[in-house]
Parts: sequence; structure tokens; C-alpha cells
Amino acid sequence: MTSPQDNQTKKIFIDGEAGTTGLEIREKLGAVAGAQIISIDPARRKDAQARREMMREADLVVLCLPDDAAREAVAMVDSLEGARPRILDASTAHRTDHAWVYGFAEMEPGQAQMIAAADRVANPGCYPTGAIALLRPLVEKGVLPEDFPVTINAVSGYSGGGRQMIEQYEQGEAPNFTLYGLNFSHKHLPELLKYTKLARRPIFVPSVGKFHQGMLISIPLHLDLLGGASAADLERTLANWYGDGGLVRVIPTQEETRIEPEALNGADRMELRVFSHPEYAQAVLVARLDNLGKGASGAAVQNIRLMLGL
Ligand SMILES: NC(=O)C1=CN([C@@H]2O[C@H](COP(=O)(O)OP(=O)(O)OC[C@H]3O[C@@H](n4cnc5c(N)ncnc54)[C@H](OP(=O)(O)O)[C@@H]3O)[C@@H](O)[C@H]2O)C=CC1
Ligand SMILES: CC(=O)N[C@@H](CCC(=O)OP(=O)(O)O)C(=O)O
Repeated sequence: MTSPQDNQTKKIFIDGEAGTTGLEIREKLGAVAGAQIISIDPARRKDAQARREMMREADLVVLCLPDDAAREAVAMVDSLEGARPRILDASTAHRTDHAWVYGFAEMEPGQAQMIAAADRVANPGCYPTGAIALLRPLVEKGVLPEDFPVTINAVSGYSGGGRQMIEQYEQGEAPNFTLYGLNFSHKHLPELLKYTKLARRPIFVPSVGKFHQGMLISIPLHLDLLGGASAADLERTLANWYGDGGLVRVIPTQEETRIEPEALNGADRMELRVFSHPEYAQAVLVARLDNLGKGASGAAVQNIRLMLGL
């Protein structure tokens, strides 16, 4: 017999549950009332038939897979007969696909409602979460011209590279610090361009350091090239956009002159700051988040709750 309680329970299959992001989502969903995780036999976690069976049973399929495997998983859902689970994809595969809703609830008014109603939601990338949060309000409000030459610097903990990179670091086989993306073609650029609304391709210089998780995204600006906008204008625009008490918060910098990436580890929120010097007319916008939190599993659980009304 089914109780009303059971009727409200939503079944969630995490394809890639054993990976870095999958494990974190599973753990966080344990605390969400009404979320029932249906798990695959670990011995069959890459078996197409076993995965299809789970997909058929699920209300929502969460993909925590490499891009190609995520595309294959979507094709598997599409080929199911008589079942149409909704999909949340944590990979890069569908983030700029018009048929998918971008899963950044705070990106602009109405986005959370679009996520709640969507069949297919793409979870944002970790670096784009910070850069889009800083840039989009400024572009939309006309404070930053859309063709402004923007450079996005960023540093991530090594868990951002998934299981393989974690193993390299933990076996002592990786350098302390590495700049990368120096082919100007990092996989996040299409997503950065589309959702910042910048018309000029930004220069994106990511880096990875010898710490497990945590992330900073920083964007230096010469304010005299901004047509009169002051650092206070930038901060006010961001503060008005995000308001108080949400997961994206604008923090006044006061006397701070440094910031480190690990302070939000384990948290699902993100902090935005505008560092500046009035005399030199220079500013640096900084976003701080946990790449595994608001940059991955935190955003995923936020989207799961929106999609399933939990
Ligand atoms: N780590 C992070 O900070 C972030 C990650 N993401 C995205 O989330 C996705 C997952 O990343 P992450 O968790 O870090 O990666 P991991 O490598 O840690 O995990 C991926 C998991 O998928 C499994 N897998 C691979 N191919 C298949 C397949 N064909 N069928 C079933 N399972 C498969 C892997 O198994 P095995 O290890 O045995 O190959 C592994 O368990 C990626 O697309 C990534 O871009 C998004 C935001 C941030
Ligand atoms: C340190 C590191 O390697 N980070 C990854 C980004 C994280 C990732 O692959 O996930 P998302 O695209 O879903 O954010 C990279 O630069 O490819």
C-alpha cells in the first residue's frame, strides 16, 4: 500500500554516483526530505542495461559523468519506452544547448522558475559560476560595455579535475601550482561567452593548486576605461542584483587586501567582492566559492530541489 508520504517521494538516479561530484550530491541529498536515491549495483555501474533500468524508474536522472558519457546517457533516456525522467547534467555537454535550461538560479530574475519547470537542466561549470555572477549584472545594467576587453583569472583546488587529478595530487605526482588553458580554448569559454553576455571573447587563465577544494575567480578592471563607473557603482550594481540572504552574497571589502580560496569549503554559497583603489582608478572583482559546493554539488542539489519541488 502507498501512503501519501510515498506519493511525494521523488526517485533520483545519479549516473556516475561513485565519482567526485556524484558522491557529494548523494551525501547532500541524504538530508533532503522526499528525495529517494535509487542506486545501481556498483559492479554494474557502467552497464548500459542496468543504467537504463534505473533511468526508467527515476523521476530525475542526474548525470555526473564525463561529457561524452553524459551525451550517451541522454540518448539512453531518449530511447526509453514509456518513461520520461527529467535530467540534470553536471557535465559541460549541454550548457550552451538551446534546448536545455542553464541551472544558475540566481543568474537573473525568473531563472529559478525556469529551472523548476524544465525537463532538462545543465548545471553550470565551477569557474563560470563565479565569472558569470560577477560579469552578467554589470553587462546587463550597462556598467560594463559588452565589448569590454575582459580577463578572467582563476584558481581551483585539484578536486576540480575529478578522480584522475585527485589521484595524481594525492600520489604526489603533480606540481604545487600550474597555469593552464593557455591554448585560449578552455572548455568553459562557450558557456562564459553565452551567459556573461559579453560580445568580446574574454581571456580566461585558470590555474590549479595543491589544495583539495576551493576556488577564486578574479577579474581586474581599469575603471577609467569604464565610462565613469566607480568601484562603488560596481559593488552597488552587484548588491542590488543579488539582494540579501541568498546563496550569492556581495561582501564589502573594507580594509581587506587579500583573499584565499578555501574559506567556503563545505558551503554551498558564493561570495562576491569588489577590491579597489580610488586614487589609481583600478578594481579587481573577486568571486569565492567551493568548486565542489556552489561550483558543483551544491548547485546540483539546489536545482534538484527546484525541479522536484523538494
Ligand atoms: N569536480 C568538480 O569540481 C566539478 C565537476 N563537474 C562535472 O561533473 C562531471 C563529473 O565530474 P567529476 O565527478 O569531477 O568526475 P570523476 O572522474 O570524479 O567522476 C566521474 C564518474 O563517472 C564514471 N563514469 C565514467 N564513464 C562512465 C560511463 N560510461 N558510465 C557510467 N559511469 C561512468 C567514472 O568512473 P571511473 O572513475 O571508473 O571512470 C566516475 O565514477 C564532469 O562532467 C565534470 O565536468 C562540474 C563542476 C565541478
Ligand atoms: C582544476 C580543473 O582541472 N578543473 C576543471 C574544471 C572543472 C570541471 O571539469 O568541471 P566543470 O566543467 O563542470 O566545472 C578544468 O579546468 O577542466
